[in-house]
Amino acid sequence: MARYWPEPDYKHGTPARKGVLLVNLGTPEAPTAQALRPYLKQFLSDPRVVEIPRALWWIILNGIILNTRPAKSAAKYASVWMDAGSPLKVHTERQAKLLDGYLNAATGGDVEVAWAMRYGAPSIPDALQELRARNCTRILVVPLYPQFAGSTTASVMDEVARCMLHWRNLPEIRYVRSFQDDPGYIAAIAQSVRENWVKHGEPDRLLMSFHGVPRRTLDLGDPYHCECHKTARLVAESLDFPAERILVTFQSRFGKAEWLKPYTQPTLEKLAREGVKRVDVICPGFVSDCLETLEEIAIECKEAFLTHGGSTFHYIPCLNERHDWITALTDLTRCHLGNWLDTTTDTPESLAAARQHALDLGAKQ
Ligand SMILES: C=CC1=C(C)c2cc3[nH]c(cc4nc(cc5[nH]c(cc1n2)c(C)c5CCC(=O)O)C(CCC(=O)O)=C4C)c(C)c3C=C
Ligand SMILES: [Fe+2]
Ligand SMILES: [Fe+2]
Repeated sequence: MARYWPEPDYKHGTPARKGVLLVNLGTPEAPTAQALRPYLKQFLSDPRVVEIPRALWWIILNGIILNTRPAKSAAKYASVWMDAGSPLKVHTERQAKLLDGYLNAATGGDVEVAWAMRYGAPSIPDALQELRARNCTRILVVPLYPQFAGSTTASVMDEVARCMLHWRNLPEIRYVRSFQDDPGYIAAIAQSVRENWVKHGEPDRLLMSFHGVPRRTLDLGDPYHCECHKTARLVAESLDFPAERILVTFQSRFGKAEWLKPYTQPTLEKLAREGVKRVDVICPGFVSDCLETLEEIAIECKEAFLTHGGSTFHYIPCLNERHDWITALTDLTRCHLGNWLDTTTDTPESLAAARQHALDLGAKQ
């Protein structure tokens, strides 16, 4: 494992800074089987993601999954790849740049913003190291998952802790644990839906699809399911749309075990068979469009709904670079930076004066 020495950890005598680290899930470097393999290997080797005995999982992962899934997933990635790269990475980088601008306009240029991917690049250790090199002694980590799950949020926390195992002089660390009920986030989602309805009219059903997790994790106390339902309820209340025309479903099932139900695609097929003609789908659990929204929902699920008798399917995009969302993210970040923003900022002059004072005291003794 990489070690982040030699010391000194921080540049003494230069102003201490505050850092914000945005983290998203991660994505392959290219839409090819070759690039998918190391990405999937890192992702699916995380014990937070697959919670079955290691020895058994090692055999399944290396013997079956890594021989079959990379090519299949690569073809899906290829269908949504952007000129600038993987959608998840492109949007996360843009969000970080925008947050940097919004936040520093609001705080007087006091905060360094970096971004990282939990799996793949840029890695969390590299981004934290970068913030340390910029002399950030206080770092707020913001996993870009509105709802907390052991498999996502906790895994980011693990990785931050793991990488600091190798440092001596540690920064202060804060986390945004989840923001499933944040008023700005909820309002931005509701507004994105309303804007779609102004253009296209209201649907017969509004379906809110969240990424699934194994059902077992709910039984073991993972709050993810409840947080998804809370987000859905708040978005529904804010839209003032009849409750009986709103559905909450879970997508992206992986493996044979039971996951959170109802499943997105079978629900859409059932609706179509029952005669529902138009559905709109939003994915409030993703703040950036990615494979799971652009391919699984906007392509695969759309096709399933239409071939089972539906006639109109609108996928409403994620928040991505929306102004109201970046404003909400700025507020959320400022709120968690909290008293760190109130402390007087060191300047080279104030530090030089403090050092001189210490030398003077030493000389007197
Ligand atoms: C939004 C939260 C997410 C949760 C919770 C989550 C759980 C979870 N995911 C897998 C397996 C896979 N997920 C994959 C892609 C993927 N997952 C999320 C988010 C959550 N996952 C995102 C944003 C993405 C898209 C990444 C991108 O590059 O666009 C994949 C990889 C693609 C594929 O081969 O299908 C896998 C695998 C598990 C097992 C799990 C919970 C236990
Ligand atoms: Fe996933
Ligand atoms: Fe998927």
